Amino acid sequence: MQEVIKSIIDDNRKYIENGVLPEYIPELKKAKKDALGMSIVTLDGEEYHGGDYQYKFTIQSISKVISLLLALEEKGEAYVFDRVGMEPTGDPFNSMVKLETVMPSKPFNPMINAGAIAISSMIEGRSSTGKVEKLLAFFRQITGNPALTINENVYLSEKRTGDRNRAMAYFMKDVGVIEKDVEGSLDVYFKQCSIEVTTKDIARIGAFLANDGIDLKTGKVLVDKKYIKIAKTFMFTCGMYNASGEFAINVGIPAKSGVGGGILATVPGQMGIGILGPSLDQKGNSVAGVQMIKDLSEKYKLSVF
Ligand SMILES: NC(=O)CC[C@H](N)C(=O)O
Repeated sequence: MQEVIKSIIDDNRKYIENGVLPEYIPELKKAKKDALGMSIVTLDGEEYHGGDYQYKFTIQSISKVISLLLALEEKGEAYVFDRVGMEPTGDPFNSMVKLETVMPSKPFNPMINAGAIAISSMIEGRSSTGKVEKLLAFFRQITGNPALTINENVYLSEKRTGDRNRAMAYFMKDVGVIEKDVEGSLDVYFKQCSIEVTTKDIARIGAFLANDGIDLKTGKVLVDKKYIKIAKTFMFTCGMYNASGEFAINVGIPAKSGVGGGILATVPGQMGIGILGPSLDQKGNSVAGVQMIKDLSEKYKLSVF
């Protein structure tokens, strides 16, 4: 497996030049554009790593999967899906157009920015700091990594430049999707996106999802299986933004990407996969990362179809 990871990384390095680092969050432009890493964690606890698997990057949109699980645990399905839909948009992840033009006025799904901000507003707690602490503790539990922290510079950079997210959040307050404290909800969202991880942490999240919410090490149920099923389905239908359909055909497993260059993927009952490649395609997915996971899926016949 180690050898396979190494050759997949080498074979796909050429794609890096087809992409760019994201411009709209200035701090992300400091990433190492040619970093490439991959980790695999199998359900029998084996871990395999290659390339820049120790390189730290911010989790970004991949965090939306975890915040959704926490909101579902705390509020239940009825509350959550009263306010956020279940359908892919076919639009870019930061698009706001359907928020107003399609009735009822609610974000289409929890994997686009609007939906994820609404989900972050549902996390229970007296202050946004308390909510972030709880989310971070949840991330640490799922990854088994107590050292996970927030990259303050990325957080501040997002907060400073996140006017589109801010606009959507205020709109959602107006239509009742967000009930209170817009700025606090945005802060939770910006901070969860700024959690720093490695491909190893991401692969562990993938393994946890593949294992239906049961902690690999302790055997403890951390999240109800029915919520894991919902999260994996959203990853499948909406996780790769407006490239989710193409990804489903070419790769065929639930995945979620982030503009930090990460991709989380999960092979139900088998393994979790974490990928890093900060150079992004036009839709915001890791340009080499998508090819790497395609190769892995073809080699081991991972597609669920
Ligand atoms: N696609 C992403 O990873 C987007 C997350 C980023 N924090 C944003 O709000 O735009």
